[in-house]
Amino acid sequence: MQIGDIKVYRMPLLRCKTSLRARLLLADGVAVEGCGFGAEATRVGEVVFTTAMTGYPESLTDPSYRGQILVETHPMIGNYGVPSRDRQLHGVPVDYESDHIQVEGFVVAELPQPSHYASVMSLHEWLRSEGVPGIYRVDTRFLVKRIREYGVVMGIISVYRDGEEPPGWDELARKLVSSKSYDERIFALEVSPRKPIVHRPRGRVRARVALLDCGVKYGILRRLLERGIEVTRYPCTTPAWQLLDGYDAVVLSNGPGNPALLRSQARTAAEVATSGKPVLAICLGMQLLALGLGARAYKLPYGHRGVNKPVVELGTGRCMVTTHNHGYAIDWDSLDGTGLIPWFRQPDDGTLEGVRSRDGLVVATQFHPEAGPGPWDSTWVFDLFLKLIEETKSRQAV
Ligand SMILES: NC(=O)CC[C@H](N)C(=O)O
Repeated sequence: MQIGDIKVYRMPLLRCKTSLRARLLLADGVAVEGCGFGAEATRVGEVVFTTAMTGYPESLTDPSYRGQILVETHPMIGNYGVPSRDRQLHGVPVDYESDHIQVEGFVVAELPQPSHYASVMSLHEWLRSEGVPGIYRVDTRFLVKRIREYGVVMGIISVYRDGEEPPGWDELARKLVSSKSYDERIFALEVSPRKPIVHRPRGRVRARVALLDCGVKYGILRRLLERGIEVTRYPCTTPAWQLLDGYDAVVLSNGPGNPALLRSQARTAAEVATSGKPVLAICLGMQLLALGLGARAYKLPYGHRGVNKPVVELGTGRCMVTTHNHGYAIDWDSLDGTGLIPWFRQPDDGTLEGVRSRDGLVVATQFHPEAGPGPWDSTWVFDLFLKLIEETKSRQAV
């Protein structure tokens, strides 16, 4: 990686509410100065943006954002503070997608004073307690336009105390150049559990599933548990036979990073998909499934990240507004011979947003039917999954 000529952009009248300052340098040479919040730290990541207007606690804790510096297009972030982890459903936090902030850094235009009855701290305090740097009072519109035009880039963010010597742009550039690019790092193993974790629903258990956890969002657990599905989360390195042993069905989770680096996981996904048991695959899960069955993945220029993305169901023409968080996608033209057929399409850029097997037992979405954050238009995908499990079980009982 080479850094272009560094050009510094500053907002006029930069007055900060915190005693912190921050710098953000992109690999194309764009350098932005702003106010700092969160932790005094320096982190490298792929710079991406989300168009979600709310749901920052969920986005920040979504394991699929591991390795990325997140820019929010919505101009005010932090208004409702940080909710308590004690609000739970079936033992899983409602407003969090994992136990920790996963992003490398956070970029917002304005950081207002929080005001909400359920807030237990400010965004600044939360990021600080988790060692994550943030920058505000920067022109996020400019950054987003740049990413939309030239694609996602690697970047480095650094927060320092006002009055201290700022980290030099050349020093930041050196650190950035010497870091591995996002596409080459395996992040899924960092967010996957070390040993199995069982989540039991309150009330009657209607089904038991094994979940290959490459960085599952709690939202997926919540949607399964509230349908009476017991979930056992397995490390991302678990072989197929173990996922199939004694379970009614398998879930392949979302997760961070380049799917092409997860070859053994793709093989596992293909094995469970041809086992005759129902399979639900979400985002990275769908990519692994398709890759394992012989399809190809490619990188989108600037990804789909937001809670307002339409998808159209092929065949019915039904349109839903859904949550997306993906930087890679599966090539339509590579589905031949995989046994998978297209299921959903994104009408804005034509991306393949879902596939299923010919017999309908394997269902996979590139978008997030669990939302978290986002609209609930597509939570019926979980109802469909439960129906597939119950039909399969009653067929086997005959
Ligand atoms: N949310 C996800 O599972 C993301 C999948 C994959 N890491 C991508 O960016 O495309």
